[in-house]
Amino acid sequence: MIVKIINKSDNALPHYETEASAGMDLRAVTTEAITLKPLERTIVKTGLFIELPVGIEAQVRPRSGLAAKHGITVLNAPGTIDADYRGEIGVILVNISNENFTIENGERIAQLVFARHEQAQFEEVEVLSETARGQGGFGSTGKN
Ligand SMILES: O=c1ccn([C@H]2C[C@H](O)[C@@H](COP(=O)(O)OP(=O)(O)OP(=O)(O)O)O2)c(=O)[nH]1
Repeated sequence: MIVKIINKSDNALPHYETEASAGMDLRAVTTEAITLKPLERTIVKTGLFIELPVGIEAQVRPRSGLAAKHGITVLNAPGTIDADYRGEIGVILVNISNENFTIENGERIAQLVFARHEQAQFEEVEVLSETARGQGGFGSTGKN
């Protein structure tokens, strides 16, 4: 799949680190280091602008290392990049640790995963089909 991209950052284009990686790392673009206090959030720029084929979305997902080691995650994970979006990709990072965390320019902050999606048309009805689950949800099948 070809995705058009404008790269206004000083970083190389995002790329897959290994042969079968699902995600490409996104790097922060910032003139000065950003320090996130506990529970603080910010939108980090990437300098990247993409044009996705219709029917493809890009998901902005956390990096597990940042989450596990520092409590840094993508607040709206997975962030959705729509195929008709032409703005800069931003990453909403939040610090859910008890310590400050500093993001340097060029640091890998999140990853981008491309996915196919459907658009649905609603068919409004009065009754839905019966199933074994019925209206059970939110833990209705037990704890374990
Ligand atoms: O993590 C994200 C999420 C979204 N976007 C951009 C691309 C996306 O196509 C657009 C709108 O995102 P979304 O639909 O999630 O935002 P909204 O809050 O519903 O805003 P809008 O009213 O602009 O749709 O913002 C990002 O750059 N990063």
